[in-house]
Amino acid sequence: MSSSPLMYRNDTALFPSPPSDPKEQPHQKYETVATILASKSLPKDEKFIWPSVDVADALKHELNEPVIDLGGFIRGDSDATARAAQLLREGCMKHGFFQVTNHEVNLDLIRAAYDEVDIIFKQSLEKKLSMRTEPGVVRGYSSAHSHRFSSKLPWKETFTFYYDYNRNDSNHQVVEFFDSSFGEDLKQSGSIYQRYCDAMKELSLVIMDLLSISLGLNRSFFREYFQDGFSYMRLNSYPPCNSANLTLGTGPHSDPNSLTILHQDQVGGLEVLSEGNWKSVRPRPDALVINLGDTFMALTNGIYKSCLHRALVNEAKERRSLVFFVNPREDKVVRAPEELLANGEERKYPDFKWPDMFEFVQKHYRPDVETLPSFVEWFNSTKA
Ligand SMILES: C=C1C[C@]23C[C@H]1CC[C@H]2[C@]1(C)CCC[C@@](C)(C(=O)O)[C@H]1[C@@H]3C(=O)O
Ligand SMILES: O=C(O)CCC(=O)C(=O)O
Ligand SMILES: [Fe+2]
Repeated sequence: MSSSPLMYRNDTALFPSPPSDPKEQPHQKYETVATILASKSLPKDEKFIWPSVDVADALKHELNEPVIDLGGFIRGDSDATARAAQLLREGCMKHGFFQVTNHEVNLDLIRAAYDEVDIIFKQSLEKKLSMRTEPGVVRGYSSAHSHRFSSKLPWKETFTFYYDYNRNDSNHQVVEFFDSSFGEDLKQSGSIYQRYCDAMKELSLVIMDLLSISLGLNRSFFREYFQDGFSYMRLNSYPPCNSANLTLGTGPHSDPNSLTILHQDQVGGLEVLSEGNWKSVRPRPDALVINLGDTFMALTNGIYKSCLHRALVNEAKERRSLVFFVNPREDKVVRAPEELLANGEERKYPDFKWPDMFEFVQKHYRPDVETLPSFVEWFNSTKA
């Protein structure tokens, strides 16, 4: 690991963050943070305490938006498709968020995915640390992102792995990753997440069809763009915390990627910024949450918004979520199609590729509610 710290522009965070004790090794810092998370008790030092503006208004309002029933659209019913496209358009223009039911992802598979979350995070710290993320890479285990940030640490453990749309099912890429990382111990986890990611890929392309229709584009427009994409699958575990109102599981941000398909367990804690207020998303076991990300906002020239959201932690219960982040293939240019430019309108964003955004959020900027404008400024001054 390099010893030269790299400053994030919008944070006091360092990359890698400096050890509090110069003799402390990186794995010791991880152990300290993991022990804090497991203790359920917020320490007096300020690392986990978030500014009041970020934690404000928790659980004050509930988001009350129609959930989109995908059943009719998937069956090819034209009235149901028109209704679904209209609801989707409204949600994406307003806050870049909607929920879907009848999505054809098996609910038993979702339940099984949570059982594996429990198994993975209950492994010994030593085992988890053997899979810890390396700087500049999102794959692997992270405890409060303490290897990257030194302040506003998120009260969570995450485990992330890749899913490449170009490798067909017979390649069993997720199974292979779990086998090579954990050996026999987590064989079942690998096969469950392989099936989960296969289902997410299918659903992401169905949603791309509906997004294309809702924007008046050829139905296959976004399917063709994303069908050879590359996703990250992330498992989140938010342990209980005795001072849950002072910290956050995930701070206010938009996802830098294109589309996110999220399932939260029944504890609740996901909030969306809508019409200037934080609104909680009531958990539904049968619904999947869809967030548009910054890259998709750029692809629509800003017609559709990226969703601003955050995740609270609970005083008493662990909260878990399953998150599938969709990206285009690395050589695809992110550029809004002509059809989305109103008469003579200029493109609001420079042409870029996903690896540009990825570099920005891994090396220069910690994702927050200003990621896209900050990215554009950085890109124009360094890459354009
Ligand atoms: C490219 C990525 C960076 C993050 C993981 C993927 C997609 C979403 C990003 C993230 C989840 C947005 C919130 C902040 C973040 C630091 C986190 O809390 O995990 C982000 C991820 C990351 O940088 O690892
Ligand atoms: O856990 C959640 O509900 C939200 C997580 C999230 O926003 C993220 O991982 O990007
Ligand atoms: Fe997010």
